[in-house]
Amino acid sequence: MNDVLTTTDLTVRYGGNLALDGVSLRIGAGELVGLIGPNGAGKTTFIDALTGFTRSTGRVVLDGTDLTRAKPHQRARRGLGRTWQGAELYDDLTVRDNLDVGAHRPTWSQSFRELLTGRSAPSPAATAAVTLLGLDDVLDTFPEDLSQGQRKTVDVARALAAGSQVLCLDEPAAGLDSDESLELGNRLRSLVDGGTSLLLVDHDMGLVLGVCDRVYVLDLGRLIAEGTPDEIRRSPAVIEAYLGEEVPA
Ligand SMILES: Nc1ncnc2c1ncn2[C@@H]1O[C@H](COP(=O)(O)OP(=O)(O)OP(=O)(O)O)[C@@H](O)[C@H]1O
Repeated sequence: MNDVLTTTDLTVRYGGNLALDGVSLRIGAGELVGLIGPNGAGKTTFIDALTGFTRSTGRVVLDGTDLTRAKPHQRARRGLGRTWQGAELYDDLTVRDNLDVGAHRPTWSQSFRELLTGRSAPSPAATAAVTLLGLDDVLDTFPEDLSQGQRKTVDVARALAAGSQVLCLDEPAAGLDSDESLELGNRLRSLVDGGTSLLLVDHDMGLVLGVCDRVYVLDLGRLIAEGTPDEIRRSPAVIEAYLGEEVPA
């Protein structure tokens, strides 16, 4: 499988705290990769460094382009997207308008047409995200009328609508019950089957070990393991640092 994203020795220091210590990771095209670890292990810091929201050393390459020095908006435009822990939707906007906010970079001619008609055409990426994530029926619904699982799915779609090739998801299953989490996992699988590459950070081990192709494990800023979900379930280092006991398949 071709790598679409690689990091080499990604390192972040917050004062004297080495929050991320030389993390080298790769994501293949159309691959769902998990990143897990105890609280404070550096998972969000890794996403922040990867997407340019915190200062780091090391190297980030997306689809052959070195983004190490790129600003966050430049990385996003190149196709490196993210969601935020605990992000909220815009409550006064329909799902369609929430997606538009994430997506919209119209051309001049589109802008002119929108001014005349008062309507915006959805981007191809937004249309694809809606279909793959099964949101067609709720496009005109307001967030308060959605289930918690649907709201999380819209948040993922909003990030995808910007045209992400690789999307980093920071705890998308937080606050979901096990059925909703399972449903979200199925949606994420549809996305990768459609060609998007995903990095999934979550504490829901059932979700991460159930849907990911490969999983990396962070502890105290360092990678301590990488492997298939089965290998991670059985890894003594991971059991000691994080899982406590083997997670049943
Ligand atoms: N903006 C910041 N300034 C200073 N220290 C920070 C900052 N953000 C994170 N840290 C520290 O960096 C380390 C890694 O934190 P991070 O939030 O990345 O961990 P995490 O694995 O995402 O944790 P959690 O599972 O609780 O979300 C922690 O020691 C944390 O206190």
